[in-house]
Formats: sequence, C-alpha cells, structure tokens
Amino acid sequence: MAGKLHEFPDPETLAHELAIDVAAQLTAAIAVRGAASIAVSGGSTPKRFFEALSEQDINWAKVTITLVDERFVSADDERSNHRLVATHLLKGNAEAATFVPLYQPATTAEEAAKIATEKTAGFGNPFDVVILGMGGDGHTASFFPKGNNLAKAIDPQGPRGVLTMQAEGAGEERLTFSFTSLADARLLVLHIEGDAKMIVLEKAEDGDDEMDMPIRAVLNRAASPLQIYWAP
Ligand SMILES: O=C1O[C@H](COP(=O)(O)O)[C@@H](O)[C@H](O)[C@H]1O
Repeated sequence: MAGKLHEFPDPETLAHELAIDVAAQLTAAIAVRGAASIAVSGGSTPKRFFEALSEQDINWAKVTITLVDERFVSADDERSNHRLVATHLLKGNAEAATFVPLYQPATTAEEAAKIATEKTAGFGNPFDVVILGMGGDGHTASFFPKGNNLAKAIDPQGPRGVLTMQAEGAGEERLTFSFTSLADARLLVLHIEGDAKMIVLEKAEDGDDEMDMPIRAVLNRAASPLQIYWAP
C-alpha cells in the first residue's frame, strides 16, 4: 500500500482516534509556532470525525480551519461543505477556532478562487493537518476525473492556492486547493470508510493514470507520508 494503513473496527472508533491524533498535531504546532492550521474535506464521511474533533481540549483560538474543497454555493445551501463544518465542527470547544471559507460571494467561481487564494495565503504553507476524502470515482479534494482544470490542479510544479473545477461527476462548479497546497501537510490523512472505498483505493493503487483516478497523485507522489485511516 502506498500510504500507511491505520485500520479500525468501526467508524466511531476511527473518528475518535483520528480526532485524538489530529488534536495532538495541532497542539504540537501551537507549541512550536504559536498557531496551527487544518484543511478538512466535505462529503458524508467526516461528520463523526468533526463531532469528535470539536470536543478535543486544545487551544482552538490559535487554530485556523479551512476546506480542502468546496462547491460554488453559499453557506446556506445544503450541499455546502462550509455548512457541514459549521454544523458539525465549529461548535463546543472548537467554536473558538477561526474558519476561512473557500466560497466567496463573487460573480464567477474564477473570481471566488482568486479571492480565496488571497484570503488563505497567510496560513497553511504548509498546513499542519490536511484531511482528504475520496469519492467512488477516485476523486479527492475536487480533483475529478475528466475535470476541466484537472491537469493544472494536480501539476506537481503548480502554485499553491485555490482553483476552479468543473466535471460531470462534480455537480456544481467547485473550488479546490491545488495538489501542491495539500500534499506537503505535516500530517496528511486520507479518511475513508467502507469496503467499497477500500476496493476503489486498491484499484487506484493498481494503476498509474492520474487523469482517470486523481487520488493516484496523492498515493504516488505526495511530499508527505500519507496516513490512511479506514474502517469497514
Ligand atoms: O465531493 C466531495 O466528495 C469527497 C468524498 O465524499 P464522501 O461523501 O464520499 O465522503 C470529499 O472528500 C470532498 O471533500 C467532497 O467535496
């Protein structure tokens, strides 16, 4: 396996243990640099982890949270990743954290990506923690197969920052951090659950074509060691 596999008996245990590991990384970052940064994924998988992380006893006032990727929809849209984070993470102890959204109320997604790049430039270089997810089609962040901006988004020499993405499987137009922004995180995690996702991961590991399964970019050439958290 390309990354280090951390296997748990069930999603609840995974969420709890991942929250502890992430909290330890954020606490260490605060001790060394006085501040910490984390970029999290959306989708359905992270809810339990967000709930567990929000209860961790760390100095949240020193933590900046952002998203790995977002839909070009406002925070009141039910498909917004911002909304997911606001509902399940930015509460309890974690209410004291600073959240920097990727969605910006601009006319176009390109304009929003430019503003998001500017607003996120002051932290996450590198991120202390990045939590990636993976879709059944092998996408991670908004690196979608056949995405109109995929080559640019996963370019190993590409700039840090936020790009737009349109793809058939993506629904709304997306905003996503580039591969180079995410792949050098001090703690780089791929959080997946269920047998179906493990089969997708194994398929990704069996091939090389990153345009077909963009998760391969992370598996094969992330600057940081990839920690894979999985439960059936
Ligand atoms: O579209 C997205 O999907 C992936 C995976 O989501 P899941 O529902 O299968 O857990 C997610 O990692 C990404 O952030 C999100 O925008």
